[in-house]
Amino acid sequence: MHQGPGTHLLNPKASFFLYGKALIVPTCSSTLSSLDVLSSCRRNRKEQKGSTSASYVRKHFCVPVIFGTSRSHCAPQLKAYFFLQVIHARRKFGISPPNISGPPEFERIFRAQVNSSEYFPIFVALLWQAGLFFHQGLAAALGLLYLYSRYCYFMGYRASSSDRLTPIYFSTGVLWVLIAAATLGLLHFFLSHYVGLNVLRLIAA
Ligand SMILES: CC/C=C\C/C=C\C[C@@H]1O[C@H]1/C=C/C=C/C=C\C/C=C\CCC(=O)O
Ligand SMILES: N[C@@H](CCC(=O)N[C@@H](CS)C(=O)NCC(=O)O)C(=O)O
Repeated sequence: MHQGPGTHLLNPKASFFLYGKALIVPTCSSTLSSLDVLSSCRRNRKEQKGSTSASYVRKHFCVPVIFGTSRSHCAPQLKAYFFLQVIHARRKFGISPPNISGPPEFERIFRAQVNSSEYFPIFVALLWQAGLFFHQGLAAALGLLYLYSRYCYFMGYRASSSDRLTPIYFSTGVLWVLIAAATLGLLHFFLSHYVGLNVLRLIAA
């Protein structure tokens, strides 16, 4: 059995069930999904052979429960906050759809929300890939950093066009790290599975 990042993927079906939950449940409440993850923990623990319950829980569930629920729940809440801000700005400046132009104060808020939405699917897909194929703790930490920088981007852009630049540079950096982690994880998974080549060990050597 391979050790290191991606080890948990040796049973892809099980790992999708385990980690996929952290992304599939974002619309449910935090409490419900945490309970859900914990109860599936109990169910799956019984099905696992050859691992003690304590090490199994530590390995497979602590990080998803602590980081996974927070990372998947912050994202839709942040998106909801952004579009509520646009609704508020439309009312404030009297700009009804389908109009999208108006005073710069309105246009900046509108663009901050649209720009964030453009990147959101890329971000979620990369977060999922990096968490599943590379390292879930690292992916969760990067996910939280990304959400924080997107919040700073929105607030900066709302204030002035130039105030968006530092956070967009930062969030772009985080996205590139996620891209690298996802690509490495995918390479490692497929090459070790089908060719028997351990890319991560090769890089580390
Ligand atoms: C799958 C690939 C997806 C994403 C790749 C990652 C990032 C792509 C970059 O996010 C884009 C970031 C662009 C950042 C631009 C920052 C500043 C532009 C410079 C000056 C603008 C001057 C001005 O506003 O007047
Ligand atoms: N849709 C974006 C794609 C590129 C991008 O994300 N640009 C960053 C840095 S210039 C941005 O803040 N764009 C402002 C915006 O989308 O309103 C654009 O039109 O600019």
